[in-house]
Amino acid sequence: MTLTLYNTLTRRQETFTTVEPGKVKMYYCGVTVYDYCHLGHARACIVWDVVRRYLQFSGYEVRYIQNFTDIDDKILNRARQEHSSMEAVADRFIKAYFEDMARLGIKEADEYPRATHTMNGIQRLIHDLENKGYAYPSAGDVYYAVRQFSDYGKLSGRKLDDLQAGASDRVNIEDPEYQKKKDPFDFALWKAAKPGEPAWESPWGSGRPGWHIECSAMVRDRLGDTIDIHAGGADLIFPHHENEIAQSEAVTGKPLATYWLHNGMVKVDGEKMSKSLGNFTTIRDLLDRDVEPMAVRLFVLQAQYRKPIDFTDEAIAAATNGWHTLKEGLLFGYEYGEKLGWEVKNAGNETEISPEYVNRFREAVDDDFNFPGGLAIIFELAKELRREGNIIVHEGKTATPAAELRQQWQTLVTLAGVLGLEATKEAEKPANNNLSDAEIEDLIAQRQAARKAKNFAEGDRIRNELQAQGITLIDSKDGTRWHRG
Ligand SMILES: Nc1ncnc2c1ncn2[C@@H]1O[C@H](COP(=O)(O)OP(=O)(O)OP(=O)(O)O)[C@@H](O)[C@H]1O
Ligand SMILES: [Zn+2]
Repeated sequence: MTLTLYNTLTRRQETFTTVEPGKVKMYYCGVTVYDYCHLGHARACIVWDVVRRYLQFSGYEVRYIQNFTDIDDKILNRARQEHSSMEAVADRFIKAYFEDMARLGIKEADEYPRATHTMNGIQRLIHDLENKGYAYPSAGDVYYAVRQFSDYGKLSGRKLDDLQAGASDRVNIEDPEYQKKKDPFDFALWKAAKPGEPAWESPWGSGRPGWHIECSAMVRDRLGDTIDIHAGGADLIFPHHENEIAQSEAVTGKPLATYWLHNGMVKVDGEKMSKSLGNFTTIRDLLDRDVEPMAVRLFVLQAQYRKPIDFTDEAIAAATNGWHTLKEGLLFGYEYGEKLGWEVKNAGNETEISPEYVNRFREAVDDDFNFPGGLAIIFELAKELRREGNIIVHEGKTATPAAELRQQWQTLVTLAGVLGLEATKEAEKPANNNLSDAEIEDLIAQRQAARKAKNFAEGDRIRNELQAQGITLIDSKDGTRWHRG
């Protein structure tokens, strides 16, 4: 079986081969941390999480790096509004990121580099670019000279002359940044410090890095000159990824990545869901409205990963229905296994799974990560098991031999697990809680009072009591949030 992928760089679907046999180096451009993550971020994180899981399932050793952009004007603006610091804002939203993604069942990356922790690597790259004639200082800033890089535009398919012609009536020659550049499409690698803003010392004076150079530096520091997969949302193809290529390849003379993969956007009424546009629904708002995390995963995975998807209440309701069907199949073994005389402890035991279904699943997904195709096979198994469950309930027997059902169930659990779709065993679920929202809030207030009085034992007791009732507490600087389940 051969995995083929659509590569934005070549605009073709290509056979997947890695630089080092059996190993995949993968980098995903993560979030700028100045707000809670929305469903667009959820889509990107779910898609790349599943790509990573699928590559592992296919036998690759995957090293997966995702960055946090923690230097940015938008973070600074938020810090000003809140009379806090860029670092404090970034820390708060990084913490929130981990909480939200854990709820969606996203596996943690191998490393999460941050721009503020990569300052040496960033300065080394700028220095190399300057030495090779690709960068020039100008009034405390340093710019990349796009005209020097003959391949500029190869990822996005844009040509500098066309870009220039298209932008000529929008150029503001009064703009001080414009005046510092040799070419309007040159972009900042380093920006001179402005009063009151965080700044780092550098050979070009005190200042901070531009956004694009961070990723080039982080990829090089953590993964080396050429990686196998560079991933991100389609909104990043131009200019961000184009600029990453220009920076990295000018220095190393080698391809930055063999495959450039881009997820489609989550849209609202035809427009990209985005923090800047303010048309977003956060992951936590949606999950706190009792939408099940696995329904969100299904909402994402039911679409081809490169196509745009519309976020609507109907789409989430449909995904929730789908999840309930799948969940019945995933819980089949726990529900009926004992009756059928199985040993059900080792769900997802790969030695017992059906090669026929696995082959069909791989054949589907190997075609440019066709997750909807893979899901169709998973649903086939789930529906079959649900039907058998009904027969057991109504007739007290099964239509299919118990051993065969057991294999179907193991196969279902395994393949759904590759897509990160997991159902909790009923027996392991916390007791269904009967506490009202007001009672929960009241207990949280009591816990806060106990902690304030330094009675941490009492605080922990209340937390445990809530936990036993299936209530999860999440503490942050803003207080304690909670959710059921
Ligand atoms: N609506 C969306 N659908 C799918 N992916 C998205 C969406 N919005 C952002 N992403 C992806 O999430 C990652 C982090 O993006 P980023 O932090 O720049 O968010 P953003 O909401 O686009 O921010 P801004 O609104 O400030 O442009 C990127 O890989 C980006 O492509
Ligand atoms: Zn990036």
